[in-house]
Amino acid sequence: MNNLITYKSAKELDILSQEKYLIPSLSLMESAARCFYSAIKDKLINSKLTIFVAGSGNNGADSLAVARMAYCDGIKNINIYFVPGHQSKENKVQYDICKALEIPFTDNLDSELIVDGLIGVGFSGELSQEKRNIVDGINKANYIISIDCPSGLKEDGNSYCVKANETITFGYEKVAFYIGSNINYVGKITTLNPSFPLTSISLSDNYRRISYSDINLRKIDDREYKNKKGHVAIVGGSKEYSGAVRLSERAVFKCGAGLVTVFTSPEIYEVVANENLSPIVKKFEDLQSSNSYDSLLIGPGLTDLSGEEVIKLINLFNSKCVVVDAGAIKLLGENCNAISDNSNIIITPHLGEFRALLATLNIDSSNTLTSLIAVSKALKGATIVLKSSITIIYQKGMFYFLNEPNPALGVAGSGDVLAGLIACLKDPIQGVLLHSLAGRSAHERFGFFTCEELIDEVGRIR
Ligand SMILES: NC(=O)C1=CN([C@@H]2O[C@H](COP(=O)(O)OP(=O)(O)OC[C@H]3O[C@@H](n4cnc5c(N)ncnc54)[C@H](O)[C@@H]3O)[C@@H](O)[C@H]2O)[C@@H](O)CC1
Ligand SMILES: Nc1ncnc2c1ncn2[C@@H]1O[C@H](COP(=O)(O)OP(=O)(O)O)[C@@H](O)[C@H]1O
Repeated sequence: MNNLITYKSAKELDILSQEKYLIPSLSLMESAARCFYSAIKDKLINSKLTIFVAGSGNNGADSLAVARMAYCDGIKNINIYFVPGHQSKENKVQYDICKALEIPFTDNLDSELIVDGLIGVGFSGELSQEKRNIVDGINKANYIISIDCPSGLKEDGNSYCVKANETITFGYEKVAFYIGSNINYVGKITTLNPSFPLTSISLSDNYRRISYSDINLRKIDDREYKNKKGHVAIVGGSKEYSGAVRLSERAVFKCGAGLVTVFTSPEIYEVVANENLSPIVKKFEDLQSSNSYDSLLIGPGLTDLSGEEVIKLINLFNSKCVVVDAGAIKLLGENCNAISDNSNIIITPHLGEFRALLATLNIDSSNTLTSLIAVSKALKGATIVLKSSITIIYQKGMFYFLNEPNPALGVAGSGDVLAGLIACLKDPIQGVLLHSLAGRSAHERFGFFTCEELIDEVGRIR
């Protein structure tokens, strides 16, 4: 897992480095610029003309410092595009050095390569029209390398910003990279540490980027019998969506459970019971107690139960793991007050389901992270798995981000598989990672795949 930080924490890290660890600001900046310069030197050498865009804050100061290093290193085909404003102390120092060295300044942004130091983590509010025009000018370049973050990248995701090919960021990756569609503006990410005392801080406790190296599945013992490998109850299915519960059920088995009982609509009972040989199949009304089960998955293909009936079943499992997916998610909003306090719900909405839930709960949707916190609170502390090409898991005050784009996973039933994996593992992070890894592996094996093939891949990996 890698820490991610907010802009506020990035600034606190800067202050902490200076005030607690006595590293002078200009020394941090020199070190940041040196690392940055080494990382881009080859591109500067090979570019006919590079323009360093510099705003008036410390992000601009970094850009000026890198330009100066390049210039002093003999790279003369560079220009500085300076955007005046309220100048930081460090910016004035770097600006004066560049002027003294007679590095050429320009008011023209035409260039194949641009180093973007207009605004970094000091950005707040909205960009002025003047800065939007500069952003538009920067975005015409063939290749853009942003310092710390693309200028104008907002933490709530609705950004008017530089579209970088690369972002070289200091200390930690920024949470903003993974919000909304921001990732499309960040390009390739490199993290450099200019000499921040990273291990001694606890600023970034709430945000993590997870990756396949975090997979840590419970080992199934050679002598485990079926009743020890877990028994998952699945509630779902309707005449319209008869496949969803079956996909979830197969995913649960392939994930290592020993027993699955499917509770489904009387309308499709025969189909589910006759076509699936492994699970026990019953009707909705037969689920009266949670005693025999380790976890509940409710919602795949579900259309025939009322909100009250869904909450009643969720509360029946109140001390156990409950995964609420698809058809059951939309029923939660209107009935959230009836969810018992000691419930242990994991909800798995895609973006559309999440937006609908926000509307029902009357929660402001403008900031993804704060809306996740508000939904969790409204649903008695529920864990939320917000699915998209970047999946965000909000659990007990922590945010986990998985950025493994794979268009092959966007296929009918993929969410039913994921919900099954989470219910079987009783762990949203491990479920999301296993689903994604199986998706990657299935993509390599089959190209675009069906969910049956995805499920087989789960079994191979598990
Ligand atoms: N904290 C750190 O991690 C370190 C920071 N450094 C650099 O310093 C940057 C942070 O510097 P600052 O705190 O001076 O901030 P920035 O330089 O990122 O931003 C401040 C500037 O942006 C302008 N600005 C902010 N919001 C705006 C808006 N809505 N519309 C138009 N203009 C706006 C301000 O007027 C000001 O000129 C980092 O991104 C990084 O590049 C490095 O020098 C190394 C250490
Ligand atoms: N481009 C993509 N990159 C990575 N993961 C994706 C992509 N598209 C979809 N997914 C994943 O596939 C799953 C789709 O779930 P969902 O929308 O509920 O599908 P369904 O309703 O068909 O079961 C989610 O886990 C989502 O994160």
